[in-house]
Amino acid sequence: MQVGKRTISHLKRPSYTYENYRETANWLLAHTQQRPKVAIICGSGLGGLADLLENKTVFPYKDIPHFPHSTVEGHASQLVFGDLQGKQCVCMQGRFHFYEGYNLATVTYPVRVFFLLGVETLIVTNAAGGLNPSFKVGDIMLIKDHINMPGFAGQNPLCGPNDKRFGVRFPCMSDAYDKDLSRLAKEAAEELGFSAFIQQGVYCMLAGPTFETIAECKVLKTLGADAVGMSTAPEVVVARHCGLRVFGLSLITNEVVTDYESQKKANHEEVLETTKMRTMDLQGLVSNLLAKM
Ligand SMILES: O=P(O)(O)O[C@@H]1C[C@H](O)[C@@H](CO)O1
Ligand code: HPA
Repeated sequence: MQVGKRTISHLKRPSYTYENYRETANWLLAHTQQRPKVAIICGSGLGGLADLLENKTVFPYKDIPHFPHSTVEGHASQLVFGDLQGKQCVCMQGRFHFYEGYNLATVTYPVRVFFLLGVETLIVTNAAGGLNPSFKVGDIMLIKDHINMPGFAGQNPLCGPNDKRFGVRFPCMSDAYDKDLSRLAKEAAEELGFSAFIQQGVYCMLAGPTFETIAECKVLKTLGADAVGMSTAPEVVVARHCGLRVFGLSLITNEVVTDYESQKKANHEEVLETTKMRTMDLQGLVSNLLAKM
């Protein structure tokens, strides 16, 4: 990872002002005619979703005022505007993770920019390890709910002064994932003949970058988590705070290890391999969902 001046300034950045978000949004509005209502955040290896867009305008993150940039393999660093199923969308090819050293204000910076652009719906995707024993590698899990584990440890992106222009001080999270969108996604998946590999479940975010120990996986299962990853929850919290509807899906890229005799070891290469295998199906599902929205 090259730590240039820009990276260091983002790592150290404590917070952002409303004007920062506004400046980024205004810059984007001045540089594209697109007025997206849907934003899509691409998980590890899932950037191909942006290839679905037509009439594209692409902005490398480094060119966008105040925007952070991604340091992880499998995450390009660009914002892609375009049309999908006749709907104007904006797609993040590359997200920001807490484990990269960014604080949660930086991790979630794009979500508030989307809100100021006029986005109403956020689609989040991620690569995740399967905890539920009935899940197989390559399954797509519609996220029903999440466990924001860093939040348990005081790392919630809404900690700090609340800016009412984004949302209320104490936002509700019991309705974080939109039931109607989930139902539509299920229908979309059935139409595509995907029922055999569609699951529904609870995503648990850990800070990463370490994959889990065996004992940690056992704990997460006991807590009711079906899949584990290193992203998504902060973005969803900030999106719900500012009133965006959220739909999320996890691609189960690997089975977590829960047996001390097992020789298997979680690794990022396997994660990216699985995303390659399922990328077309995932794109089909998101596209069919958008057609129904
Ligand atoms: O951005 P996501 O959550 O899809 O990325 C997952 C978590 C780590 O960044 C990486 C581990 O392989 O994939
Ligand atoms: N654990 C945490 N994050 C992940 C995993 C995993 O097994 N797979 C992909 N992202």
